Amino acid sequence: MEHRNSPQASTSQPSIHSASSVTDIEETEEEALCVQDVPPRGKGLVATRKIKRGELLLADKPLLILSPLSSNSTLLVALSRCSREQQQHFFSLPNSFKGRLLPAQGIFESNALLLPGSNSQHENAGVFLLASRFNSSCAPNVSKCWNPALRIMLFRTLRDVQEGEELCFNYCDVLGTREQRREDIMEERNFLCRCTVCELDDEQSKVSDERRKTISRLFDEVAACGREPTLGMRKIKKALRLLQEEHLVHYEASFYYDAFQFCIMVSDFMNAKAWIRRAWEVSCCTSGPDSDVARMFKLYWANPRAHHLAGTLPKTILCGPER
Ligand SMILES: C[S@@+](CC[C@H](N)C(=O)[O-])C[C@H]1O[C@@H](n2cnc3c(N)ncnc32)[C@H](O)[C@@H]1O
Repeated sequence: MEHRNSPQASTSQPSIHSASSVTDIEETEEEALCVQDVPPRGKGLVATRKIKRGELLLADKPLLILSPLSSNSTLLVALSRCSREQQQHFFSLPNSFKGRLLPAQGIFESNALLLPGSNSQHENAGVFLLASRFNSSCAPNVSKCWNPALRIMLFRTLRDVQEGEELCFNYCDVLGTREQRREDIMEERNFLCRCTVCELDDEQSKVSDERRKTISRLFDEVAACGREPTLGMRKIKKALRLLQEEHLVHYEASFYYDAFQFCIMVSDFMNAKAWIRRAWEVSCCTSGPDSDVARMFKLYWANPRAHHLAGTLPKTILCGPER
């Protein structure tokens, strides 16, 4: 099975909401979010209205783009090229490395986001002024995607969001247990994660940890079901149910794509189309409608027979997605 880890039985028009131009982005940004106090996480970004799944919330340009390993003096040189207002803004950002690193470097380490794909040999990191207010959540409702051509980071909602809800993406991998996730964030960012999932009481946290462990296991088990599509589909349905219970939308596309592959292997093209449509919808939220992965899913939605696994197993009918 080919996995797509990056990142809705009808074939009618999709229900993805996205801004289509820079003007749309600016209008959306103005009205969709604002900075507020969100104790115990300091300041954070909060929805000022209902936001539909897949909406482009923010397109933010980095103030600085540097190597993630930049020294304090490199940072000071880069900051000397910024306006006084930008420098003040930079130094007002939180620093979770106080006493461990010099101030500019501590702020950089606390706020910089990796910019994948901007340079394959030397990875870069960017500091964003508004986007630096996004806190981390282990059940994120926002995805981020760096556009190297436009040099902007695009932030989209992964699910419908209510007015007043905090908007968060995940700083670390979220499939580990609470203990593992907290260790990862402590090691990388030097703070204790106090997102809503990590703040569950011990009993609820145990249930959540078990679900996440099972989802991780199911990724491997589904991949090993190459010649057993019926068993594979059962495991996919279980994984999708657990992902919904944990509000982990961005892993859904991988399982939808696996379900699509099982269906096309047995020439069940109707269900295959329904699954790949779901994969496409999720990829529009996680990576954007113009991303390579979303384009590939859309092509298979239009022509599932184009996939190299089509018809490689005896014909049968499997099942389509729920909802
Ligand atoms: C990029 S900033 C996010 C905005 C920040 N809360 C502020 O007040 O501007 C990262 C810092 O926010 C805090 N933070 C982010 N996510 C958190 C979480 N899940 N739990 C606790 N603190 C968090 C930590 O202090 C971290 O160093």
